[in-house]
Amino acid sequence: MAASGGVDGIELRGLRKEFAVGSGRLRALDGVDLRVELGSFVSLIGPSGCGKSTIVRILAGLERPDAGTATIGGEPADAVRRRHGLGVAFQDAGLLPWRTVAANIRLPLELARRSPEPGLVDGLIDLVGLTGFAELKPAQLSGGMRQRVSIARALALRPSVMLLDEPFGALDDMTRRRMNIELQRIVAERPVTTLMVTHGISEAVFLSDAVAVMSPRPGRIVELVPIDLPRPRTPDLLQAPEFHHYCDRIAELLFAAHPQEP
Ligand SMILES: Nc1ncnc2c1ncn2[C@@H]1O[C@H](COP(=O)(O)OP(=O)(O)OP(=O)(O)O)[C@@H](O)[C@H]1O
Repeated sequence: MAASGGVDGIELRGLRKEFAVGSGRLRALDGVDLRVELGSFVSLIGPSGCGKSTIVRILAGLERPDAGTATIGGEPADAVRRRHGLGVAFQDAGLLPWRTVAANIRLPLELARRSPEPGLVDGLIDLVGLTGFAELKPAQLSGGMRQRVSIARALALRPSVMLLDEPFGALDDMTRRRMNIELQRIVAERPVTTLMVTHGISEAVFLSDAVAVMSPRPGRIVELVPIDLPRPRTPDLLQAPEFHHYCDRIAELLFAAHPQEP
């Protein structure tokens, strides 16, 4: 347990968030409770607009909740962000087009005014499978390669927590599957507590130790489904009955929560 009494991983307690819309208020989140154990990989899945990105933005310190707490290792998420303890990657890889792969990965270190230990950037480039591409610019890369750079950049400051918001949402199916296997390998080699937003049920089951299923807006977690499948998970798992059992269970929860949008 962390010194201040929270859990070691991510803990969300009673999160509520409202946005001003016109003259009214839109309640995006209400009573979100979630625990992501230290070192585990949890996916957040739910109907469109249920507040998944809002949760990520609160954890990343980009939004403040109206009620409740978001802590990492017992510390307010905002404080963890300020000391660069968080790595974040979004659907849009958000790379600077004029910088090379290596220079994009180095960026968080520069912003944090830290000089990279020798070999750190090259090590990250190898880790995400981009050996030999260090001097290319983002326009010269495929979508999957750009997401690899984005993940390497998220890991540059050796964060305790990585937040991924639909990292593979813009990729074609084949590339996405390949990236799922790659992401599993990356977090096995470089363990980091990870919360990933996704719309993909099979992606969530394949990668996660647990899948948090959300209700429609105002979002809350309706169930945390532990995924008890051995690792490393390989593509044959996609055919296995136990894999489909988990996918069906999650689809059922999503459908029960939001029958109009299966
Ligand atoms: N800055 C904002 N101002 C007003 N409303 C907002 C703002 N940010 C989010 N919302 C609203 O809050 C709700 C939750 O948005 P959010 O982006 O978190 O949902 P989501 O589950 O990530 O959606 P999707 O799956 O479609 O990406 C939506 O109705 C959205 O329109």
